Amino acid sequence: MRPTPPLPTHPPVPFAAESSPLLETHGLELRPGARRLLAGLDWAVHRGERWAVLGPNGCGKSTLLRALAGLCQPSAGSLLLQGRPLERWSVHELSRLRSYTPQHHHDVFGMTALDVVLAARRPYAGRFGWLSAHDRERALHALARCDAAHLAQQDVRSLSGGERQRVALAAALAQDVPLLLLDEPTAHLDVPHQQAVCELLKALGDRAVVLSLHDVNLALACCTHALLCTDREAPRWIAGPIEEVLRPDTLQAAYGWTMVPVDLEGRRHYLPAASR
Ligand SMILES: Nc1ncnc2c1ncn2[C@@H]1O[C@H](COP(=O)(O)OP(=O)(O)OP(=O)(O)O)[C@@H](O)[C@H]1O
Repeated sequence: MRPTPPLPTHPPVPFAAESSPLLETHGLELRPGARRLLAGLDWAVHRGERWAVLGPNGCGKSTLLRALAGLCQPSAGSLLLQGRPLERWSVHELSRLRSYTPQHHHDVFGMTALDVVLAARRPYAGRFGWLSAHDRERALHALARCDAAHLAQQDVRSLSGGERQRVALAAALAQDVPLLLLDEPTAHLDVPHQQAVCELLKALGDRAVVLSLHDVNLALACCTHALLCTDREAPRWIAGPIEEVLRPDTLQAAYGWTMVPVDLEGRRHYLPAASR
């Protein structure tokens, strides 16, 4: 990806005090089906923090992201965005506070990549629902930041998995919100694009990001904090600064596999051992 500098951000509605959490959970419980995925989670996300959500398949990472986006009802506890319960924000207000990028994209209509990113500018549309030249400029800029400017006029249904993922990330950037929720944003990306996304997220300044990942090393490279599921059945989650949460013992507990720490170029990495 080209290092395209960010544009100044649009003021979200309304501003919270800088020190108060952007997002809070109190005693959060998620039980979308028969199994309880999460229980009693007290957690806070502040501006400028990048949280990696990690854990084994089926532990509830995507369900948690959907709940944080207001798209899945908790079975107990509360979720606050800028100090107000999530359910008390209108859909329109929420669209100026948080973006949500799902893991899979099901494109039904023949839209260009630019149309998809422009749709993320809808929350800022004028009186008659019209988007302005400024919105178009922001959308094109976001596509450029995600190395997708050359895809602007292409039908999204014809994009490769990695290209579609970069267009989705561009839409999240164009939405210009203080909180980005990204479900496995690097799953389809090659190594250079994974690294570029990592740098892009680190350049988001005082916005907060919550992203689910499977790659522990990518999480260590781009996140400040981690929320790790260490027991899928109990269920148990631990949260905190990333180097404190991602340790050989917690990774072993989470994945049931030995992860060997390796220090390289001044940074901690983990390699899976040959056997459990
Ligand atoms: N609406 C639902 N009804 C029943 N079960 C559900 C529902 N939504 C999620 N689940 C179950 O909850 C569990 C967690 O699913 P989720 O997609 O959140 O996991 P994940 O941690 O993101 O997994 P992966 O790493 O495989 O992407 C799974 O066992 C899933 O089958």
